[in-house]
Amino acid sequence: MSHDIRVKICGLRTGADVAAAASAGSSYVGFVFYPKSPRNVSFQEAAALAVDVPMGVAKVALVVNANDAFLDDLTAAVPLDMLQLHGSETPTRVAEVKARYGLPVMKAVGIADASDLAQIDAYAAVADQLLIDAKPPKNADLPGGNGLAFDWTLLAGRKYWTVPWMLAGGLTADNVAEAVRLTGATQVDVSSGVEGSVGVKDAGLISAFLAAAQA
Ligand SMILES: O=C(O)c1ccccc1NCC(=O)[C@H](O)[C@H](O)COP(=O)(O)O
Repeated sequence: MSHDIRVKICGLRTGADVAAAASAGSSYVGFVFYPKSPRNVSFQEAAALAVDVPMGVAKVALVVNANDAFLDDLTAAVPLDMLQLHGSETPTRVAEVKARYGLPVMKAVGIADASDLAQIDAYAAVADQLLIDAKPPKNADLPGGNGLAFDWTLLAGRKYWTVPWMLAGGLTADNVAEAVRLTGATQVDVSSGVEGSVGVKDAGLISAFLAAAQA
């Protein structure tokens, strides 16, 4: 039986990445605007990539603690369908960004243990979507995209928030079906798990991930 799981492939950097994600059936493609990331793209690169994203596939810009000047330039340069806030933005900042840019906002929330779940309701009150991701280790260079999973059973019985949400963190073609089964997620996000080497997407892995997520 096939399930209607919506998939976001994050950290695309080339036209081939966009084509692979779109042809495999992704619902969202993510572009990372964070210079320290191996997946970082410039505004110009993202604008060129956006041209080839088919209608119906949402273009998501991932930013980390971005200020208004950065977001002003980003939203002027790149046609976007959603902003993903992946830093330590407060609920107040999420609401400000949503009001200023008129784009749907997805807030990433990092989970390591049960105590991290408490913050989710405050973000659900202001964001359009939530990305429930693994909390990065303290010494991590990146606030996301680390290929780490969290204990999915923490979400069992807690799957209904007031806004749509995506599961992320260490997902691969081998584990995504189990992650969906345990959490009840209807949307999933992946970056490292569809890469052949760090920052380099693999079309075969993207296709396998979509097939496994929707199987
Ligand atoms: O992917 C990055 O390089 C990145 C950099 C800075 C902040 C967030 C980043 N990625 C976040 C994502 O949306 C990832 O898809 C999500 O954390 C899951 O990543 P992975 O565990 O590698 O699948």
